[in-house]
Amino acid sequence: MTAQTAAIIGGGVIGGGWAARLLLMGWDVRVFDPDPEAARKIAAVLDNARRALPGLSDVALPPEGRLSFHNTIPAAVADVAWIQESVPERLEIKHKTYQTLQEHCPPDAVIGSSTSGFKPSELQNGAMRPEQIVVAHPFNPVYLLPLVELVPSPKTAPEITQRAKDILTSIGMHPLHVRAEIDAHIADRLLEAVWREALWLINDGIATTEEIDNAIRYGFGLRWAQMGLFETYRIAGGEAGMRHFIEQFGPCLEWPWTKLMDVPELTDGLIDAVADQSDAQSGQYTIRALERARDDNLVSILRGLKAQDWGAGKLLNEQDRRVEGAVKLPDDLSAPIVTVERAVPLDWTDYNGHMNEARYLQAFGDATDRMMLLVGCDADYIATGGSYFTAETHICHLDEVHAGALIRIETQVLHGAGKKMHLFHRMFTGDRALATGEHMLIHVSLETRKASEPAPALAATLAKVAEAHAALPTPEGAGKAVGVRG
Ligand SMILES: NC(=O)C1=CN([C@@H]2O[C@H](COP(=O)(O)OP(=O)(O)OC[C@H]3O[C@@H](n4cnc5c(N)ncnc54)[C@H](O)[C@@H]3O)[C@@H](O)[C@H]2O)C=CC1
Ligand SMILES: C[N+](C)(C)CC(=O)CC(=O)[O-]
Repeated sequence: MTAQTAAIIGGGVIGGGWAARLLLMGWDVRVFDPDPEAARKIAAVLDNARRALPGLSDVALPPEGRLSFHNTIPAAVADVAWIQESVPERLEIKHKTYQTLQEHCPPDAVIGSSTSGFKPSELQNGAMRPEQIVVAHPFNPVYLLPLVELVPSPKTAPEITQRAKDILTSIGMHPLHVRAEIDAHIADRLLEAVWREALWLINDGIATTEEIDNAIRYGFGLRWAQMGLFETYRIAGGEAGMRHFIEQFGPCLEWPWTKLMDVPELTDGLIDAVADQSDAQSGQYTIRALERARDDNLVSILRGLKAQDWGAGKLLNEQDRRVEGAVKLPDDLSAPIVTVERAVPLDWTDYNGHMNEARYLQAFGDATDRMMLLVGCDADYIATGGSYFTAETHICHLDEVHAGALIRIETQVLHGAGKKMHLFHRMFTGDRALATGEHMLIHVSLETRKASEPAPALAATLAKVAEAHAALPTPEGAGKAVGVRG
């Protein structure tokens, strides 16, 4: 991915999140925000994002882009490819912002608006070039949640919508093309319905903020994260599926179970009840502490979905493949081969605040998998019935490493002939050595589950690497038994 430049107009909760995602995906970012505290606030969001986002990826992200702050809109928007407007949700502020920025920005730049509820045609009213404006509505935290509702109006140029889709996909987001513009798009309509009903439950003294949150997080919230509403209800209909579900629960709509047709009046009493209950529920935490807890949980959920290759996890796997490009054995075999390059994920750290010992084995296991792939033991080969099993492993821990740090594993083939593949992995962060892992693998037949000779092509590739690596010095620690160092 080549470095491109984006302008963020309004660097609050959402603008800060956009800035963090773009920077960590390699974009240069220019910010305009009249708030003198904007730089400090964005630095705090960026700290959280650096801790959480890179580790979502199983491959290294591009180098972080450059962040700069500008005192005027013209200085921020000159020569940029993307402008994300995230000023307060007030139409007159948004209109004024478009007027200034369109006088100074490239006419082919995408102008995305973070608006939660305005239709693109409302934003475009009075604009110099309405065709340049599209709603790009993200979800908080923008650096972790992939959804962005992309809403063009009939006046938005199709090439702007297409470019917006391409750029959003390239920074790991899922652009959901909302084909008809409506107030609050798709997701905020749904959120608003739940929010309204929750306010009624408090207004009527039925439940507290905490009880409502528990009703969500112990139950359907977990289902929604992976299957949404319709797939979940399809299963709830049993073997007869959706038709049976509607037959059984359709009448409830008319009883009715909800009060959605009415909006609760936001009286002082209701506001006090919601705010006081929320303080009682979570007032012992700072907002920054809650943000970190939220990010830790989201990273764990997203990485779990990645392992299942499902929903948002599938999207993350696709993004990894895009960022990584083609995987092949290097032409130059005169040095150990880089088999892993990635950031330490939040869920790899433990009660000691550093990467847990089990994750060293996981990272070395990933390095071994990559080495197998590079010598030709790929999915097609494994489907023919041959593979490698690890027979012995020896890990030396040399130094600690923390969440978000970039780790690199370099692999040397110590022996690669017949049934044996003997690997030596060294793990680094920058120049600092973190661990070594020595692994003996045996080629097996997946049918007999016993040692077997590898296919000739695989054996030849492995032998070529082993021969080249034989010229390298024997790594310090190779063949060492467990003992006290020093
Ligand atoms: N907070 C949320 O959960 C979400 C908000 N949004 C949308 O994002 C937009 C921004 O909302 P937030 O970030 O929550 O608000 P915010 O209040 O956190 O940030 C707004 C920022 O805009 C700055 N600002 C004010 N006037 C400005 C101007 N004329 N030019 C440039 N900057 C200006 C403020 O100093 C502030 O830093 C809104 O349209 C909102 O609907 C979208 C998704 C979620
Ligand atoms: C409350 N909200 C309408 C500003 C929410 C959003 O727009 C999206 C989100 O992050 O929930």
